[in-house]
Amino acid sequence: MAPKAIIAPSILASDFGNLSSECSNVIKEHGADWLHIDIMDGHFVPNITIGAPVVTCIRGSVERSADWSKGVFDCHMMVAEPQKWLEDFKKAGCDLYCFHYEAAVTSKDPAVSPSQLIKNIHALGMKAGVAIKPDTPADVVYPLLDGDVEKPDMVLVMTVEPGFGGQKFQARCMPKVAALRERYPELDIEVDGGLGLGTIDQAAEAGANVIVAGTAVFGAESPGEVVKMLRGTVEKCLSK
Ligand SMILES: O=C(CO)[C@@H](O)[C@H](O)COP(=O)(O)O
Ligand SMILES: [Fe+2]
Repeated sequence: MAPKAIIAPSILASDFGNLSSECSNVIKEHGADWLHIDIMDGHFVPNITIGAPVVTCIRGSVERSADWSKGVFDCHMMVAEPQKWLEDFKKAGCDLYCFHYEAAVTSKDPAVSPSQLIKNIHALGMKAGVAIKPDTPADVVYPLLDGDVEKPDMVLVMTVEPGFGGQKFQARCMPKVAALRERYPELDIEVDGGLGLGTIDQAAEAGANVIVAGTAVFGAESPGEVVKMLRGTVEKCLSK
């Protein structure tokens, strides 16, 4: 199936004092598709955010549509031991569990490989994403996407060093997006970090279709206008 434009605001830039309503409004009122939920453990990245109990709370006010087009909880797991949190996040309402390739290959648990993690994620009924940091080459995910192994449903190409919102978009990551799009025309390719009206052209032209935007959406005077413009740019590039 041809990829669709998916706008996934990062809730890291929302008002955590009103988290449930922020999450529900960004979808229902401002027209976003998914929620990008950044999970940081203070080990894989030098910052901590939220855990499964908070995800459970927001799940109470945001439903996922049956066709997975709206309200998908896209959990970006910036954690050193991705295998450790699978059941907790499934129970909390995670739909797409996106682990970092770098964490999986250096995990303390020798039984955990990226392909085993993908199998375990699928066995729990979640979709699987694999994220790569700016310095990790795109070709590390090729063996996961080729051949007979269980494949990831999405690849996340980080456009900042993971750990903090509000950083500057790194255009040097765009050739990785372009290489992935050329090789995998139907793959969901997500970009994350510094995306907004000034950088969306580069990401969309390279072939990204899942756009994470935290500051650009939650910090906007008219979040709905920003969501609409991001979507318009991605749709224009996808239809070329
Ligand atoms: O994963 C991360 C940061 O580690 C991101 O999801 C950011 O939180 C996106 O925020 P903006 O750069 O869009 O403000
Ligand atoms: Fe993220």
